[in-house]
Amino acid sequence: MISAADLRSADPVRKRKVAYAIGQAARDFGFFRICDHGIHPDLIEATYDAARDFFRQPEATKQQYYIANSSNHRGYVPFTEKGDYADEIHRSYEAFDLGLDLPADDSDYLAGNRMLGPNVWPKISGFRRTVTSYYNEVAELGRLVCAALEMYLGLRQGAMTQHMTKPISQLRLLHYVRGSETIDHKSVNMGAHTDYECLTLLHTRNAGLQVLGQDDVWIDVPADPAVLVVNIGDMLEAWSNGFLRSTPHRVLNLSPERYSMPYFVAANHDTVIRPFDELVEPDTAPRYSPFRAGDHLERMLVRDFPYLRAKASSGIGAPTQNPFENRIKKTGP
Ligand SMILES: O=C(O)CCC(=O)C(=O)O
Ligand SMILES: [Fe+2]
Repeated sequence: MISAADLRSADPVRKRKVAYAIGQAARDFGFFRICDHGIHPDLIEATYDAARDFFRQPEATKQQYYIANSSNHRGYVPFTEKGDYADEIHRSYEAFDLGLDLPADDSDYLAGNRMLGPNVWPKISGFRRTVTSYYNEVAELGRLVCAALEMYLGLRQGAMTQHMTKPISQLRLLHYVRGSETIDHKSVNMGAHTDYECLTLLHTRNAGLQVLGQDDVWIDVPADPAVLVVNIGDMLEAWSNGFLRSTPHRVLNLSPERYSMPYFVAANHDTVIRPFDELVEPDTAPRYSPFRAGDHLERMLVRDFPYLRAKASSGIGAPTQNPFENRIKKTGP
C-alpha cells in the first residue's frame, strides 16, 4: 500500500520519493493500492449513493438512458449488453458510463467523434453534481499519478500528460448482481481482460476483483474503502515500450451484490501512442507499432458492446482480439 499524499507535495524530494514507490510497484506488479489519495470519503459515498439511486430505478426508466441511444458512448449499459469474454460464466452486471462532459457545440462532437461530447444525465436529484465532482477529482488524481510515472520513467515533464488535455477517459459506475442460481461463488462474472487506457483508478466496496500475478496466479484484491486500486493499461504499456505491463484482471461472483467505480485515464482521442524514444534501447526497434488512442479504445469497445456492432453506421469494424491480452491464461481461481 502506498500513501499518495506526497503526490501533492510542494517538496520535490518527497514528490520524487512517492513517484519512485509508485513506479516500482507499477513495474513489479502492474497494479498497486494507494491510500491518502485526497478524495474525500464523503464524496466517494455520495457517488455510490448516486449509483444506487440510478440502478434501483425500474428497467424501463434506465433504458431511457441506454448507451446505444448516444453517439458518443454515454449512458446505461444493461445486464443484457454482453461482450465477448470467453471465460465469463455468470456474467451479471449493469453499468453507467460517462466521460469528459463537453458542450453540445464541441467541435469534435459535432464532427462525429465516437468518444467525445456531452454526458447523458439521469433525472435524479444531485446525481449530476455528485458524479461530476467525483469525475473531476479522480481525473486530477489520475494526472498526478501519470506525472509521477513520467518522473519514474525518466521522461520529460508532460511527456504523457500533455496528451491528456481532452482525454477519452471514462468513469464507469458498476453494479454486479449475483443471480440466485449462481452456486459457484468463484465463477467469473466480469471476464479476464486488460484495460485499454493508460491507467485505471478503481474504487470498490466489495471483494471479488482478482489480478493476474507474474507467475500466472490470480491474486485476490481486498476491498478497502480507504483505498484506490491502480492498474496499468494498454496505452501505457505501449508508451513505455513494455517496461510497464497492462495487467489482466477479472471479477468473481464473491458478493451477492457489488459496486465499483473504475476511472480509466486515457490520452486524447487523436494522440498517437508510440514508445517513447527514451525507453527504446539504441539500435533496437520499438516493441509496439504506433496506434491512435481513440482507435484502440473503439476497436476494443466494439468487442465489449454488441450495440456498437449492431450500428451499421458506427464504422468501427469487426471485433478483434486485444493484442495486449495475450498474457491471459484461462486458469482457474
Ligand atoms: O469492478 C471491478 O472491480 C473491476 C472492473 C473492471 O475491471 C473494468 O470495468 O474494467
Ligand atoms: Fe478492467
